[in-house]
Amino acid sequence: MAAKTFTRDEVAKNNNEDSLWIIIDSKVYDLTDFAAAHPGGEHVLKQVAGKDATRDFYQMHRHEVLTKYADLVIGAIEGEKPKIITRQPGELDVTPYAEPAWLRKPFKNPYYNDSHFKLQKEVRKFVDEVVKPEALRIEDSGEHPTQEFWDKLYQSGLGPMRLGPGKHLYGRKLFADIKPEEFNYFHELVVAQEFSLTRGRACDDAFGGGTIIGLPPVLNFCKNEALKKQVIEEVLTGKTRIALAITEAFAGSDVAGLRTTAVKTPDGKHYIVNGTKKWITNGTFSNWFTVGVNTGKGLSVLLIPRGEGVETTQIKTSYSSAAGTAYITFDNVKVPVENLLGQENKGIHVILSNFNHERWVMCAGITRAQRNVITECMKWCNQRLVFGKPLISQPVIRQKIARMLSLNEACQNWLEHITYQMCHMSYQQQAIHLAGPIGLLKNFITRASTEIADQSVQIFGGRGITKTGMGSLIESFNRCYKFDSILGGSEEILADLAVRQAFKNFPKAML
Ligand code: HEM
Repeated sequence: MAAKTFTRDEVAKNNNEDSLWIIIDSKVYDLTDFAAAHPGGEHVLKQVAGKDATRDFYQMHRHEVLTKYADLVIGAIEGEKPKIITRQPGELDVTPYAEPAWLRKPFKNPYYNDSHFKLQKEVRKFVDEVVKPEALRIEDSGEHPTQEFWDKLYQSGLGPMRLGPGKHLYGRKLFADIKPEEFNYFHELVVAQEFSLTRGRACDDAFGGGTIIGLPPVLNFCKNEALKKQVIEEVLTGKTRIALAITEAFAGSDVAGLRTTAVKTPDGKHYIVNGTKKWITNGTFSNWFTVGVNTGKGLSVLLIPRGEGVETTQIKTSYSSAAGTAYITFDNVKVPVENLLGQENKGIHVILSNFNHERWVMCAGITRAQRNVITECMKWCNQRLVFGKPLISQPVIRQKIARMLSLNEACQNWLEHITYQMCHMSYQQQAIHLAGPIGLLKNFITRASTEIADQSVQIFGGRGITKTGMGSLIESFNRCYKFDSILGGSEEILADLAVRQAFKNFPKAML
């Protein structure tokens, strides 16, 4: 709270470049020294010197600009209170539809209980206070998260929860005091969706995307207990990182076509691995790689540590280098046979069993990111004046908002329905019954993203294609939404998988 108070007449006297004050939402800002450095220029500030510039300010800036420049505040207007709501860390966003229905009053829900509500509240605070500042730091710089960040993530107990329910949680103190045995896929959904509220897709991946997909094969298929223990302990305490390395320049969604080879040495003790991997999330900063290889009679999966013969280089993609997307070369890498995950030549089961969960995690993140984009649009339409009226007064804009909201509500509701099925099926049953439905879901969600990305940029205009300022989230979403249409199985592959699976079970009696 600003200590000093002024009358509006007093502020009005500071109306020139020697003393340039303005009022924004009842607070008084002294911009005399700042004016020359103002990214929007000195001239615009002089035009509002001594005046209330609240409306002008919110036409041009995101609210967080005021938080960043809080030291320009010299006081407040006597007897006036701020009208603009500043969301505090951990708080829900009160914009209509900004939160999924289960968090909106007075809606009821059949899926989430008190522990989910408690978890959501505390993760939101952690994301606001710890994750978002790190996201802001790394998104533009392209740097990787610091070790200090990893320590905070894992010491809080949140890190292992990002991998979902399972034995890896037992014996650990989890975030928000959630008991490992009560942790279900809805808890994981909460964590995944809250993490996707960071600045963009790249940051969400940077904060452990590789671990979410790279560690489960070790958890589920590593027969070497000592190695398994070592990797799990290292990764789940934030000391090292792991990446899933399946795709190649030669084979994307077509995993059967992998060309990286693993040939056994004559003494049968090692594999010699040669080949390349492409688009490997977190690859540039991972210490371990869960790698799909061709072992002659089929696919196998090997756990390979970073070491001699393993080289990673950054691939420059549409999103930030913070995610560490790598091109990897394996050059005569000697890997002990004990590092085989699952059975030799039957690695396709390891890879496929991982896919359902990976795709579901992606669905969770994208759906929440879509809602974030729609909220930005709604806020913008409310504050932006066009032809002297708020943008939302235009019927064509309301049609766009309605379409985006309907798509996103459908995505969230379908996602929760699938999550409920996951809670009531074994991993094995999920593999049999949910591969098709999750494929359809991901296909639907990414098609919805395509439309939401398109509409949002139409609403924001030039700001939607500008990296800084009001439309920065829209620009980032438009740059990155395609990742989800391709990663983890392209839209076309997933639609095809779903329909092929459905027809596999077509009852003969119906012919
Ligand atoms: C506390 C007062 C202010 C601060 C700290 C501030 C800060 C900034 C910053 C950081 C930007 C870069 C874009 C962004 O990150 O959003 C910017 C742009 C701009 N500002 Fe300000 N500003 C202030 C007040 C104002 C006022 C009162 C006006 C208009 C009367 C104004 C007009 C502009 C314009 C026209 C731009 C360029 C926008 C664009 O490129 O779309 N600013 N300002």
